[in-house]
Amino acid sequence: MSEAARLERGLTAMGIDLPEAAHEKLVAFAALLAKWNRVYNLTAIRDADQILTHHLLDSLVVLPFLSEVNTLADIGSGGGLPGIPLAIARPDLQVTSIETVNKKASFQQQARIELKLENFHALCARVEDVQPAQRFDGIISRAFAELADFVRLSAHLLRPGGRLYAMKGVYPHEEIARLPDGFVLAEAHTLAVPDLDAHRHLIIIERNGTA
Ligand SMILES: C[S@@+](CC[C@H](N)C(=O)[O-])C[C@H]1O[C@@H](n2cnc3c(N)ncnc32)[C@H](O)[C@@H]1O
Repeated sequence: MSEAARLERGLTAMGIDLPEAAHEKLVAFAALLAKWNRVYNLTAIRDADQILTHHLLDSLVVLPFLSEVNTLADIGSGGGLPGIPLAIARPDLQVTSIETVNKKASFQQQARIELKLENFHALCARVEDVQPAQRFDGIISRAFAELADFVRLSAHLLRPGGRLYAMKGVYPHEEIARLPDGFVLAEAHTLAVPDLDAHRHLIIIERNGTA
């Protein structure tokens, strides 16, 4: 089965309907990531099939939970995950990606140019050093840090009433118990990604009014 067909099958299984142009950009992004990975070692996953499931579908599975979010920061985004697939799927979503390693941020910048992603911006910086002109509706991360560190390092980027979205593998009971004062668990969702054996979890955190 072609990559495009596998992508379509996976999106359908997740109940996500995207225009044909988005499918084409997602396949092009997977190819670009595989190509750069051969030289720059951006992510441990190299196989094109695995990029599709472990990176693209795994990034897009959170899409239904971001419908209220118009501006999103992706922290520790590595090869642009989940930020680039989300920006492709939602051209109305402004995505700012923050990644401290230069070669990874450079890859993201190249993807922005080649895929014409006008709603995606890559910053090469440590998240704790970033002082944005405008704070974000949502802050997301996948495989970045334990929840308490994610919140402590990036909460200054969050607008009042905004939410943090942590994409986790195993349900992080102990990390939730260690959330910093002023932040609480708002929602937790168990998610299934086609062709991935284990379930994934989306942990949504918000201020409790004192932070
Ligand atoms: C395990 S990788 C995850 C990459 C990507 N989110 C993914 O799911 O494939 C974590 C990334 O966080 C970046 N990182 C670590 N500390 C950071 C910081 N303080 N600010 C921004 N990025 C950071 C690392 O360079 C690395 O690329």
